[in-house]
Amino acid sequence: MNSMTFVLFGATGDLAKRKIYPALYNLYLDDKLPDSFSVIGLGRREWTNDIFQSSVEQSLESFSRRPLADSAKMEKFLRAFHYHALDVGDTEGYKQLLEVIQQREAELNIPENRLFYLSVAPEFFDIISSNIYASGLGSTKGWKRLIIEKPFGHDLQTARELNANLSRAFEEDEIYRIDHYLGKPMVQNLEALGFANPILQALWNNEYIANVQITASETVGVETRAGYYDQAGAIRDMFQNHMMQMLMMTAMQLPKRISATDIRNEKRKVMDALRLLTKEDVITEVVRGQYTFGEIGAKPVVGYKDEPGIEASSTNDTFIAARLWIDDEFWKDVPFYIRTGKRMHEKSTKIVIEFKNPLKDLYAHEDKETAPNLLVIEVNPDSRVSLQLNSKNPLNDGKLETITIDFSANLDEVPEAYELLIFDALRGDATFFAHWHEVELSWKWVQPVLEAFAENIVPLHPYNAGSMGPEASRELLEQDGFKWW
Ligand SMILES: NC(=O)C1=CN([C@@H]2O[C@H](COP(=O)(O)OP(=O)(O)OC[C@H]3O[C@@H](n4cnc5c(N)ncnc54)[C@H](OP(=O)(O)O)[C@@H]3O)[C@@H](O)[C@H]2O)C=CC1
Ligand SMILES: O=C1O[C@H](COP(=O)(O)O)[C@@H](O)[C@H](O)[C@H]1O
Repeated sequence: MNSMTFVLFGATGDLAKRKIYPALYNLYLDDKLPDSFSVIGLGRREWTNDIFQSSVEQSLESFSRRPLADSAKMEKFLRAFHYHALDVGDTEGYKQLLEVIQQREAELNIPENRLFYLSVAPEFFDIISSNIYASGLGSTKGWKRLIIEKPFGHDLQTARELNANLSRAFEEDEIYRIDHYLGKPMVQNLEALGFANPILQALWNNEYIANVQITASETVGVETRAGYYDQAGAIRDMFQNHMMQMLMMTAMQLPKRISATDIRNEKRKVMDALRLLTKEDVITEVVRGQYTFGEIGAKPVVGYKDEPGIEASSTNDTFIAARLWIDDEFWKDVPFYIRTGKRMHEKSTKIVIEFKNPLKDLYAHEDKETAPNLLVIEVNPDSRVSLQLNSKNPLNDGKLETITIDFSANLDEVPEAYELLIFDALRGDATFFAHWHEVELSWKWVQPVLEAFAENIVPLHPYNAGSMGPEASRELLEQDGFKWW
């Protein structure tokens, strides 16, 4: 891997401490960082290098899942971290930053390979990329890359504006849009599951699949993010990005080659074929919900409107369920049901493929229907793949029962999403980053939903904290003769 400089905007912030430093540290322990590796941390705080390095060390003590290395090894890691105070609006400051980076590049005798990581609030994305361009920071003799956090825009138009601005400073293949769900090992495994198993590949279409269900339920509420979440809602916070990416990864077809370009092309085809809604369709195809008081793990919790920082009049969505259709030859007539929400019964992200069941009445004479075969891919918190089949139980008078074949490996020790994604960005592999086409097409599907919510033409269904969402979500599937698994 090429030697390089990792320029981190937001180096004093929460994401850097909780995710980025532990990820870099684990890569270091696994010898996956380049030999000459330099981190320039940026923030407004007037920190020295020593303060910065202690803060990185503290974050490892708090958040690394690996034991800390001996002091010599740790010291070598921390020596790579240098701090520079910079207000992102200070145009002159970027010129000084360029000098700092050039000086480090000269000291370490490394090429001008620069990775800019924007771990700051989204309102700064534009100004930082413009200043990188204007100051000459981006005119390197090596490569340059930009890692950008979510949210990518607030709606279709703002996403397009942001992209146009970023494109002035960076080419599309230099932009790495993080969607941490794409870094989850089980989401990455979807590619291998479908492609490396001829059995599954043969069944991966509308001849055999009755419906696909993608769920991301959370037990947490709005937490301390009222200001952000009340503007975003479940639709922007989870649906437009993470849920849509899981849809693409599940529905894409086998490319001729496994490369970033080919996989992203296949994902784009899914999005091109996704049936768009009108605002009126949203009334029948989308369920909007907001949690009220209830119990999570036998503890009472307040409703959304009573959360600190939330107005009693808020109509924000904390739950969304939707029925989507992909109008191509593979998925025609197969509904994709997607739901996500806060303060639900359990923390669980999973993808369930329900197979058609033409034999369901075969055992009718025994007064029994066979259950459908299900392929369940558990993404979070467990990493597991299982297949539900029907089988006679000799210990129970040969009665037909469902059995589950669990063919997952123990994935407890697998790297975290940020580790995998940062490693990919360092070596220039964009496979598991969101391409602009995917982001734009996803906003296109979401846009009429945002408008229907804003105009309040869709009911806002209350649901008790600790439940699996409003009754209307169950009814959405019942209309088609299905149920959530
Ligand atoms: N935290 C998380 O778990 C997640 C965060 N994200 C995204 O990551 C990004 C960062 O989030 P998070 O770390 O939580 O935010 P924080 O508020 O914790 O940190 C913000 C960072 O931005 C810096 N900053 C703020 N204003 C300026 C300025 N004018 N000039 C220079 N630096 C500035 C702060 O440094 P200083 O105060 O020293 O100026 C700080 O380092 C956001 O886009 C967020 O949406 C995405 C997923 C999860
Ligand atoms: O991006 C986000 O994701 C988390 C859920 O992530 P997970 O890895 O714990 O499943 C969500 O809580 C948060 O609101 C959202 O911004």
